[in-house]
Amino acid sequence: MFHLFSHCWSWLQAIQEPIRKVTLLVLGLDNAGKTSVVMDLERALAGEVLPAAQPGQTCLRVDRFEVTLVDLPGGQRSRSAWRSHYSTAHGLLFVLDSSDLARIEEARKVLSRVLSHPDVSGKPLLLLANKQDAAAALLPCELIERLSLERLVNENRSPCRIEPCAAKRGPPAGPGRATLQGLRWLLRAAPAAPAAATPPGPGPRAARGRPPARRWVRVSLGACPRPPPRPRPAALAPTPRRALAPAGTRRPPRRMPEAARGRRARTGRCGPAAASRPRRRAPRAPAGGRGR
Ligand SMILES: Nc1nc2c(ncn2[C@@H]2O[C@H](COP(=O)(O)OP(=O)(O)OP(=O)(O)O)[C@@H](O)[C@H]2O)c(=O)[nH]1
Ligand SMILES: [Mg+2]
Repeated sequence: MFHLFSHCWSWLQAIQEPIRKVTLLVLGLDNAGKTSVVMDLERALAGEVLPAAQPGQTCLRVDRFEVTLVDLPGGQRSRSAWRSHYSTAHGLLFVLDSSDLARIEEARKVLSRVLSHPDVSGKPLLLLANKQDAAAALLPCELIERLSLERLVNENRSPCRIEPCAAKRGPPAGPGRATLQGLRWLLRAAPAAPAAATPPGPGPRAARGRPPARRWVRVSLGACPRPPPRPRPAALAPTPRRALAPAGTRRPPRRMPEAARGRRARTGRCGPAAASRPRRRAPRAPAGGRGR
């Protein structure tokens, strides 16, 4: 009864909450899959797509949020235009091509530059480790290492969560649960006003060049799937045992135990069937004969 009452109370509170407008920037290198991720989300929330104010923007209704996703081109020349959007953003959705190992370092530098901007520091970051369907894709836990993510977000005091996804090859129903869960986390973590994200204290500029005084945030890992089984190279494939024994080192044939040999001589039979044949018991003494 108490549970029912508390559920009703929280439901009433939820529907009374005003709808919040949140702007999220979708950033990442070119070819990372930003537009694919946005399209994937649009497919998943098909009934909740609202008319967008400008081209390149997507408006969605997620729970009690009215979300504007601003998909910015990731080419090197376009990145300088990102800055003009920082002040209006409540949070960031950074898409990473997890299979493009040659560009991980470039992605790290770009992410570091974005997070250290004074208009971004302190705002929440959802990192989508995209293209997990590719054989060479790094897992989120491997990406945390490669990007020095924990240090990066601690230095800039940005709450961060990382989720694996495959925007292009996801299930036909839409993005994996992880992408939507990540989006919901980002919305909850977003500050009420885009300008009020940076917490009080020395800013990232002042803190630059020395380690952070304490751990500000931890990277929260979504679902970290197990690495898919990689095909074994032929050199490591198990070799049949017989081929391992070089000529001349073969075991000598096992000698038949003395008892079995004697039995074969007596019965004319051999082999395991004969060896395991139960021995004929000695005839029992007639009942009542014992103790006499
Ligand atoms: N295998 C695979 N390919 C993907 C995935 N997501 C996107 N792609 C492919 O990656 C390429 C780039 O995708 P886009 O979504 O256009 O990338 P973008 O980040 O928007 O690129 P720019 O707009 O140029 O910055 C396309 O060929 C997509 O089909 C994925 O999850 N798996
Ligand atoms: Mg694009």
